[in-house]
Amino acid sequence: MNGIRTLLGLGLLVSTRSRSLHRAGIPHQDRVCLASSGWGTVTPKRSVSGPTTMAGKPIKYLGAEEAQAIDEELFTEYSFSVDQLMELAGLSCATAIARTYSLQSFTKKMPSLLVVCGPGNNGGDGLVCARHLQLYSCQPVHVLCRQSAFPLSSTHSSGETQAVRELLAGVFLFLQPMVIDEAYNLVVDAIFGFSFKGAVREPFNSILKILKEVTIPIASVDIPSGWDVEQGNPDGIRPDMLISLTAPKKSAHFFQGRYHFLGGRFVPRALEKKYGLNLPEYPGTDCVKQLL
Ligand SMILES: NC(=O)C1=CN([C@@H]2O[C@H](COP(=O)(O)OP(=O)(O)OC[C@H]3O[C@@H](n4cnc5c(N)ncnc54)[C@H](O)[C@@H]3O)[C@@H](O)[C@H]2O)[C@@H](O)CC1
Ligand SMILES: [K+]
Repeated sequence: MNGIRTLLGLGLLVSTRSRSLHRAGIPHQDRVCLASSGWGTVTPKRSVSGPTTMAGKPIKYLGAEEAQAIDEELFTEYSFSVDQLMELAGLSCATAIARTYSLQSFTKKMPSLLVVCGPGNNGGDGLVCARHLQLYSCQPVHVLCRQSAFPLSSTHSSGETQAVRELLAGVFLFLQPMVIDEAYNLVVDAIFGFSFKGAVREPFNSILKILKEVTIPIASVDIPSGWDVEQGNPDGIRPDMLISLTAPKKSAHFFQGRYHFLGGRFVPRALEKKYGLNLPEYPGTDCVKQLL
């Protein structure tokens, strides 16, 4: 009962933002139609040896420094803009999620998905992902990000996007795990990616504690937030899905969820060769490749 009351509270908060949603061009009335869920308990399984390419070579799992070096090179040597890469990364995440969790089978009609975005580019990927999920008819998508600390948010969630942007600390901390379980079908974790370091600072520490307790599936963008990029985090969140971007990071060896995808099909062949990435072939024109 308390959960429902709190949810109604959230609904109120959301509706107070309807003007900004209108400005973003998103119809307020859209809702998701649902049937059955099909999500069960996550079966723990550790990938002992990583996936291989068609030629049998192991796909390279990147350390933090190497991930950052590739990132840098994409911008400098290959002149990508952050927007370009983010758009492709976010599209990959939305595609993997929509393919895996048949959106029309969601059992909770409203709200539908919760996308939690952090202060860096991982959060930007989350915003783009939210926009594409909406274009895939998954509505409403609630996006929680710290608006003031995230200048990219207006760019990546504007236009045809509806992003219910609330102050992360203010709203999320008010949500209890049970309320999230009751209200949403899936959480997209886009809080931290490969630049995360050290002990988690507030408000993110409290947010991750809440996410650790939710029982609905979590889909993590690039790296499960709060995990060390290389060592993982045995006490951290346990996502059901991981969408590695560009190439998996070393922490993906500790992923025990059901679905592992590779996305971000933008790595030039020469760069792939230089870093010995051994990326798998993407099927046809797909922007994602399922690894697990
Ligand atoms: N190939 C690439 O390089 C691409 C990277 N992209 C995304 O960019 C991400 C990396 O983005 P960024 O470098 O902006 O970094 P992140 O998004 O990983 O996070 C950096 C932010 O987290 C904060 N932070 C770090 N450690 C913290 C801690 N312990 N407690 C609290 N806050 C902490 C930092 O102050 C900074 O604001 C990737 O994981 C991926 O999602 C994609 O957008 C596209 C392609
Ligand atoms: K993440």
